[in-house]
Amino acid sequence: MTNTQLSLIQIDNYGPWTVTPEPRREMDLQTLQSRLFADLAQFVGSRDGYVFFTRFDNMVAVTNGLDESDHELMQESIGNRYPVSISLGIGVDPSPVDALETATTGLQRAGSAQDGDRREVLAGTTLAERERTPTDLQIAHFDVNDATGKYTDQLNEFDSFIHIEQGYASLMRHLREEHGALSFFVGGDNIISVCPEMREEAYRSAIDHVEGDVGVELKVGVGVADDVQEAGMVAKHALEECRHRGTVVEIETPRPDVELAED
Ligand SMILES: Nc1nc2c(ncn2[C@@H]2O[C@H](COP(=O)(O)OP(=O)(O)OP(=O)(O)O)[C@@H](O)[C@H]2O)c(=O)[nH]1
Repeated sequence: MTNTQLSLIQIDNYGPWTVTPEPRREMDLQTLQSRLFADLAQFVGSRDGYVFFTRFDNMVAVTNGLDESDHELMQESIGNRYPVSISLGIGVDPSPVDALETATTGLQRAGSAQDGDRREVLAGTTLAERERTPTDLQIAHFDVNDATGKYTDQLNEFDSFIHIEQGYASLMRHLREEHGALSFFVGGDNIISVCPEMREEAYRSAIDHVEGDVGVELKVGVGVADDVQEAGMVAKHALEECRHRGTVVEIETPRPDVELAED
């Protein structure tokens, strides 16, 4: 069974800051947001986690393997180097969306995102080391079939982007509603989904749904492991296996003795 630890990263009081004492230059805000994301990706990535930029003022991190002191250090390091601070909510659950709900509730209880007094909150508890198992994370790496031939080499960048974004919107909604999985666009034609335990049939039907809905053809490699970095890497290898075999779904576990539970 999966057990996903998610951390919601929220910039404290960011809305008011962006317009105080008057609206700040947009490219300065974009620079701050992308540098903050890069720093968080480096910090969390070096501890075998993943961060997704989502809306930039709020980001979602998969943090299995990071404990409370790692989260405190993240807050301290950002607070020391940026004009803004971050609050963190942590949730652990077999269902990714339920883990995010727990993480979110912890922050919302502490106050509003635009509350000047709510700063550097750390809410929630992490998964204890002894509770970790080799199937805690199921990560799906989706990729559009021949995006280069169909879009990049044929259409202007904006029209290519519309196709890719429509595929993403259709997939993220389907996986969220049917399975409580969380999907994140990571650039190019790639989407990474943090999934509960799902079988091949569920991935196949998600791919069919997106093709029927918006005409975008996907394939997916799925990896299972005890941290997101390993599960994500296994998923990338599984995706290469799809390319090699001409299949649309490949699921790989890191060790032959690790099997997924039967439905
Ligand atoms: N974030 C991320 N982006 C990738 C990765 N691999 C490829 N990309 C991006 O995806 C774009 C398209 O590359 P591919 O998916 O390999 O090319 P394709 O034309 O769709 O070909 P097939 O996937 O083989 O059907 C590249 O230009 C990159 O921007 C990856 O592992 N992670």
